[in-house]
Amino acid sequence: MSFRRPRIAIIGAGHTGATIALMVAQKEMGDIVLVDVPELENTAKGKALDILQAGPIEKSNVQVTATSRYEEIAHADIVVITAGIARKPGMTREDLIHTNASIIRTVSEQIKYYAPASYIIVLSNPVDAMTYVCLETTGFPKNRVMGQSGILDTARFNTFIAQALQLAVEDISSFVLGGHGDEMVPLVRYTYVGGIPVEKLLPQTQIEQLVERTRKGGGEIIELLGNGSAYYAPAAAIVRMMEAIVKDQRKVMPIITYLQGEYQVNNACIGVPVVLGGNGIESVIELNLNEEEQKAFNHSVHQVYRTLSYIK
Ligand SMILES: NC(=O)C1=CN([C@@H]2O[C@H](COP(=O)(O)OP(=O)(O)OC[C@H]3O[C@@H](n4cnc5c(N)ncnc54)[C@H](O)[C@@H]3O)[C@@H](O)[C@H]2O)C=CC1
Ligand SMILES: O=C([O-])CC(=O)C(=O)O
Repeated sequence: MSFRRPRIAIIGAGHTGATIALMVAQKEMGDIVLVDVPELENTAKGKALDILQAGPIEKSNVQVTATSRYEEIAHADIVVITAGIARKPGMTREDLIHTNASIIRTVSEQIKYYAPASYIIVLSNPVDAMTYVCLETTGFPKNRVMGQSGILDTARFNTFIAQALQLAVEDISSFVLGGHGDEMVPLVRYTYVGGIPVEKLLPQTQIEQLVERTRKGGGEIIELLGNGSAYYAPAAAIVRMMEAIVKDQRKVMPIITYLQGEYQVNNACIGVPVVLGGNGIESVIELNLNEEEQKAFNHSVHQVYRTLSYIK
């Protein structure tokens, strides 16, 4: 028997892709190959070499390479898709759909051919629809194709609550359900601070403001950056998902997954709590929603269906 490091391919070596690569290298989670378009191959190679040269300082022994040739993702265990365009101030995630759907189809064909046994994590926006496109194009089983939204959205909500209460962020536990859009559903009823319901610690109006800020969290950062979208926290969220898979952690996390009747959603990918482990999405956890939560969730699902309808 021989052991080897996990192989991680990251498609798209832009802001999120390169940041994910750096975090994976720092955690020594696996060997990394960054893939970008031929015109940006040298830029990607420069980033890979730079990350590699942080290894001796970080005491991290992993390989970091870059390419524009998909042959080099052969035998990847995990493939992360960050390829595509990001929104700029004034744009919605839906505005990206036609450009990114075409890119995700192309990329997914290559993954299907060169890394047929891989687990795929989609980040590109609009991410619920892009996860669906990837699942459809690869034909991989649904446990092996997933999208990132809920870990980031939950982290934003937790950050705002911790700021409001001036308490340790790791004491906040919450849950954001639904599509990765302004209609996402932060579940206040499932939000606790050191085991205490948040509703006991903050007034309702303030909680509502934090919910609203969370929903628009991506847009807030875009306005501040001026030319591109968030990448540090999104990268951290992706790395958390990878870790759950490569370490078979069986963690309960909000992840975009393909639903076939769960939460009364059929034939769409949307964020719900799942168990994430060595087999990818191991199961979906169905929560009982109250009337108000169900209404908000249905509204979010409706937006995801609408986005999907543009490319179906
Ligand atoms: N789901 C989420 O929570 C989040 C999603 N995003 C999304 O992730 C995507 C990437 O964002 P950034 O990294 O900031 O964008 P970026 O523009 O910095 O990087 C994207 C990279 O993809 C590359 N690319 C384009 N077509 C390609 C192809 N066919 N093959 C390989 N590479 C290709 C580009 O050359 C570029 O280097 C965007 O769609 C953005 O909206 C970003 C943050 C959070
Ligand atoms: O807002 C965007 O377009 C990027 C993203 O999904 C996020 O940061 O939540």
